[in-house]
Order: sequence, then C-alpha cells, then structure tokens
Amino acid sequence: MAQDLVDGLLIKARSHLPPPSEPLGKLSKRDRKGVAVIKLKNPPVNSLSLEVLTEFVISLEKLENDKTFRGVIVTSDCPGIFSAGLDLTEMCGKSQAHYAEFWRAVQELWLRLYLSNLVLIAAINGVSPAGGCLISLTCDYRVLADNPKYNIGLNETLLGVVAPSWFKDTLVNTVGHRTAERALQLGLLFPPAEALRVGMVDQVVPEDQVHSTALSVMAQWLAVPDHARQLTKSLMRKPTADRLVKQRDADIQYFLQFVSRDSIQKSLRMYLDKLRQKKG
Ligand SMILES: CCCCCCCCCCC/C=C/C(=O)SCCNC(=O)CCNC(=O)[C@H](O)C(C)(C)COP(=O)(O)OP(=O)(O)OC[C@H]1O[C@@H](n2cnc3c(N)ncnc32)[C@H](O)[C@@H]1OP(=O)(O)O
Repeated sequence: MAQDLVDGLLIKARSHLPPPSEPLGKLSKRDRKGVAVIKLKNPPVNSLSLEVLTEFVISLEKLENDKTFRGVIVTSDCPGIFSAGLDLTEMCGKSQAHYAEFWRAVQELWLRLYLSNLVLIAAINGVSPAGGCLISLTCDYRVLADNPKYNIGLNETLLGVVAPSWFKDTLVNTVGHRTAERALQLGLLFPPAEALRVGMVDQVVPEDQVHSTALSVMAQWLAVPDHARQLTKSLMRKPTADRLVKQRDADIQYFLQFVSRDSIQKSLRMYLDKLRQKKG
C-alpha cells in the first residue's frame, strides 16, 4: 500500500498546540521506506509566522540529519489552503529587530528547502499565494489539486510590495523569464489549468489523488541514486542560492528599509483590513 511508505511530521504553531509537554514538531520513526510528510498546520490559513518558519526549519534539519529519510512530501492540514504565505502581521507595526529576525527566518527556510538533499514533493491541496507558492517552488516537483479555487502564484505586487530577487529567481528557474516577468508584475494567481500550462506546477490531479500521486512521483525520484541526484540538484540550484548567501545581511537591511516605509506599512495594513472586512 502506498500509504505504508509515509511517515508523519506535523508542523504546528505553538498557540494551537495541546499541552506544552508535547514536542512542537512530531517526528515518528515508524517509517521504513524513508519518506516523511510535512503537514503545515497553522489554522486558519497556514500563514507563515516566525514560529512556523522556525519550526519548519528545525523539522527539515532533523529529517536531513536522519539518514533513514530520503524524501519529504510537503502538504497542508488546513482544508482548502496550502498556505496563505508570509504572516502579514509579522510585517506590520513591529520593531526593526523583529523584522530582521523574521526576514532571517524566511531566508533560512528558503535556503534549507531550495538546497535540500532530500527529494521534496509539494502536494498542493489548497490555495497557495506568495510565500505559500514560494514553498512549493522550492520543491523538486509540484502536484496541484484540480479545484478552481486553488490559485497559485506570487501576488506580492497586489499587496503593494515586491517579491525579493530570490523569490523572483526561484520563479524564473521554474517557469522561465518571460512568464515570470508577466506573472510577477501583474501579481498573477493561476488557477490549476493555467498553472500547469505555464509550468508553475508539474501535474494537476483530482483532489482525492494528490497524496497518492505525490507518493508515486516520489517513488520515481527515489529510484535515482541519491548521490547523483543530489549533486545534479546542487549544480542546478547552488548558483541561485549563493546569490542570497553572499548578501544575506544586505538583503535583511534592504527588507528593513522597505518594510519600515510608511507607504509600505499603509499598504500592508490596508490589505489586512480588506481581508478582515471580507467576512463582515
Ligand atoms: C526592491 C526590493 C525590495 C524587496 C524587499 C522585500 C519586500 C517585502 C516582501 C514581502 C513578500 C511577501 C510574501 C507574502 O507571502 S505576503 C502574504 C500574501 N498572501 C496573500 O495575499 C493571501 C492573503 N489571504 C487570502 O487571500 C485569504 O485569506 C485566503 C484565500 C488564503 C483564505 O481565504 P479565507 O476566506 O478562507 O480566509 P480569510 O481571508 O477570512 O482569512 C482568515 C483569517 O486569516 C487572516 N489572514 C489571511 N491571510 C493572512 C496572511 N498572509 N497573514 C496573516 N493573516 C492572514 C485573515 O486576515 C483572517 O483573519 P481574521 O480571522 O482575524 O479576520
């Protein structure tokens, strides 16, 4: 059975955790076949808070260091939402020190995912804007559920902010320069068929087949000897990652200057207010 291949690892935000005695990320070692599942669970929308980013990195590090694991399926535990992207409340009305810590955590997660030695397959079972899309773009393969609500893309410009160069590079490396340029400037969120057409995802399947498809794809990738696949991945990705590694502090300073501007704070607040007012 395909499910027998899978081990479970749940990332939760501390505020949603049961008793503090339980570990934040649960890493079970029952699996024998070396495939783990990281399920993002930060209700209601799987926003990537500082805490979730940190926990994600720790979980990945554990998996990287545990040689029984060769692949990870990244998916969501929140119905209909893969991830709403970076937690906007982390970028609004906070101190410079907080912004710096938050941005370093975003960088760290991107670097860990993008350069991971593990095979990463995104099983995208929900809408996936901005940072949510970025997570999936760092994976080696993307399977998207065929639901017209499950848009995916880097929509930063629609919030009045700019996708940083390494977000842009990740998209360019996936869909090519022209598609990325248009998608980034317009802040396009692609419905499944369009996402497949432009190469933002590799496969679109019925919603109830996302997980099993991700497992089948994983088996195909794991059939390749690790050392050869890992070196090839590094050849393809390291030059892009190195551009950030060489200027991480400058990138943080850039972010600080940008996000502290009154005009950017105003845009982010207005966007958050719009989201909140949607209900009422
Ligand atoms: C020159 C170069 C310089 C570069 C310097 C860097 C510049 C900055 C770079 C910043 C990069 C940003 C990356 C990001 O990821 S920004 C986040 C983008 N995300 C979005 O646009 C998605 C927003 N959310 C939605 O569209 C919907 O919430 C969604 C479709 C995901 C779900 O809809 P649903 O109807 O189910 O849920 P609600 O909208 O009612 O939301 C429920 C509550 O969750 C809150 N929420 C939603 N998204 C976020 C978020 N990203 N962060 C924080 N909070 C979020 C929403 O407000 C609701 O809250 P309340 O319950 O309190 O009302």
